[in-house]
Amino acid sequence: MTPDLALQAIGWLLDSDGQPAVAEWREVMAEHPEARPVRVVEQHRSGYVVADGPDNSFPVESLPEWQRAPSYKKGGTPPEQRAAVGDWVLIEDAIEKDQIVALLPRRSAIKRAAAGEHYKQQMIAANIDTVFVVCGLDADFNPRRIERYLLLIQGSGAEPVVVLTKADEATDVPGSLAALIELAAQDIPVRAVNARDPDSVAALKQWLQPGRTAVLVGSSGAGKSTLTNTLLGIERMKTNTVRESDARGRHTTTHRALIPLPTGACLIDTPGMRELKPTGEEDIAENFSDIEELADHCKFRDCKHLKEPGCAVRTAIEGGKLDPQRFANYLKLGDEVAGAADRLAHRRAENTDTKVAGKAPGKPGARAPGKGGSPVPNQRPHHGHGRD
Ligand SMILES: Nc1nc2c(ncn2[C@@H]2O[C@H](COP(=O)(O)OP(=O)(O)OP(=O)(O)O)[C@@H](O)[C@H]2O)c(=O)[nH]1
Ligand SMILES: [Zn+2]
Repeated sequence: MTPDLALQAIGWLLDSDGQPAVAEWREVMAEHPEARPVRVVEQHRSGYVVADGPDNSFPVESLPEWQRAPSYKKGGTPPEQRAAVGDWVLIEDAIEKDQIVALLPRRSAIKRAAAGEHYKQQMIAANIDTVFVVCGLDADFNPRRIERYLLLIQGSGAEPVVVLTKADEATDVPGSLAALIELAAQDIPVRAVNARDPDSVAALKQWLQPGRTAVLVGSSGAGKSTLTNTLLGIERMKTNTVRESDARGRHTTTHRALIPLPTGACLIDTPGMRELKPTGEEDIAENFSDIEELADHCKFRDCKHLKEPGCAVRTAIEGGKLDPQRFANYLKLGDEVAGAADRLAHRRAENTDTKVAGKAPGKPGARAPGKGGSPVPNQRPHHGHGRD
């Protein structure tokens, strides 16, 4: 395999002239003529493991500024500006370990808020084309969890695709699809599959073209490993088996972060998407445009949709046109986004030079549904929510 082909097998994009397909990549590469691109497959406290092909990964030295503790203070590098799994970095040969010299601009970035006292963002994966949100059509089936995943993917630059597994054992596939009708209305693809059956899983192949990178997210038991195995065509990831130990008593890695597929696409497997906290940058209106449109017709502009007269949202719920659980999730996720947005604004205010005190920090792209003071008559013709 030539070096170029090896890189392409893990998602590197070349144009028809054999040049890096992303203009911003070419610019950064021109600044480092001695360096070569590699993809981050593991991120550790001490450094990174990168790959230059499907079968070759090795540790490298971080950029010096990434070796200091992540910081939002002036001059510091916040965690989301350091390389994460899926990132492309440039490395230069060094005597011991190769050294990262630059991070190539991201085509997409999936982030979440980190748990903990202080507001912090965490990069989950970079340069992802497709996020498969995997959910079983069994007791695991949960439209609310799917909505939560979709909220975090929104704005990342990656395309979400909802994959409902265990269609072969489900009793009411049409009923489950109907519960996700609002997603279809938002042009989010939804596919029901038997994850064990290659013919069924072929329904996903349009998102697995050569050069594409996909990630599977979903709760434990949803079928992510099963899907991966079927896409690979071999029993690769050991489902529900205990890890063996190697001669030195350490766990052998049966797990690989970057998995090239026979289709020419690659999968990134990251545990990072298990717990999903909004960053505060999400726009709840985008994922719940159906509810936002209804709210435009409420009598009061700041209608909380509880007991106010002339509430279009409650009318829709009572008329069976809006799922009350979807509405409850809208409120819950909206509160979470608003809370995170407050903490984000606070952090930004802290970092803003005190000389410009008095200037409010930039308003994050989040808004709490139904929050606000006394009811104000609804005069807006439209919300006009679009991507920033
Ligand atoms: N019949 C059927 N069984 C499935 C399907 N998808 C997954 N399963 C089964 O469901 C169980 C859990 O699937 P896994 O692939 O291990 O789930 P996972 O998402 O990888 O789970 P974690 O590794 O814990 O995150 C396994 O016994 C699979 O064989 C499907 O489409 N049909
Ligand atoms: Zn209302």
